[in-house]
Amino acid sequence: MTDLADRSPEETDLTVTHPVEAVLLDIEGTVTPISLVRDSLFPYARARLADFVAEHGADPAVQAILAQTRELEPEADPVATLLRWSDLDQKVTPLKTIQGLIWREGYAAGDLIAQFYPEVPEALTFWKQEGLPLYVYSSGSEEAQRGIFGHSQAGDLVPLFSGFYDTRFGPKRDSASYDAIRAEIGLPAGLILFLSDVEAELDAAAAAGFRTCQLVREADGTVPSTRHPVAADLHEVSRLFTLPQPA
Ligand SMILES: CSCCC(=O)C(=O)COP(=O)(O)O
Ligand SMILES: [Mg+2]
Repeated sequence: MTDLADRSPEETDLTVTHPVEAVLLDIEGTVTPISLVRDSLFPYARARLADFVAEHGADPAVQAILAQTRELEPEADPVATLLRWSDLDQKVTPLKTIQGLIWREGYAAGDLIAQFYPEVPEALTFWKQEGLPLYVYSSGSEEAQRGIFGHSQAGDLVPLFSGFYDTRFGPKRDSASYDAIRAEIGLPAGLILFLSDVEAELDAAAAAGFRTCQLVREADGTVPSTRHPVAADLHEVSRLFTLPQPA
């Protein structure tokens, strides 16, 4: 393995010669229904946003969010900007950061529960038990990622993961983001499998040399890709890529 770490995918076609050695997962539409984020998490954060800023305005983390918001939209009130970004589902770091903080309170208050697709907790647990390192790359902040995986229907899934990557690594449709994540993971891109429902994200990951698979979730109405392998659930991913699966 180590001798491969210095080689580029062009030097050796890892997708043919080597099994997948790590999995990088998107969240919305891949391991959770889109409706969880669109109809539950986003409206919850939007409804709480102004009060949250009023209550936590002295907190340095909130001050930093407001300062970053003002930098991006200097003329506008930062709370109004955050609300507008929320309405437009903008993947902007200050919005994603404050959403993560609001959801943390929501989980702690028992207002929120994260319902993953049914096979997800068992499949991820099995992959991890069998020695496959797991990582997350989502537009949701690291805090939000820890929150959602920490409050699944099967309990706390956070210990299954070796790293959480968010918009601080760049936009998900930009191949440079995957280069940065690959460098953090420390494996050749050709040994890392990226799972997402969004074809443009898979295209960006593939351009960076990752292996890719699209999750086509019937409930989300995902349009199947013609450029990437497709799977209906994580069990099918296991079969397609010869990953560990329960007997
Ligand atoms: C951490 S759950 C909320 C996900 C989120 O905020 C979002 O914008 C969806 O992003 P993803 O990259 O998971 O599709
Ligand atoms: Mg997604």
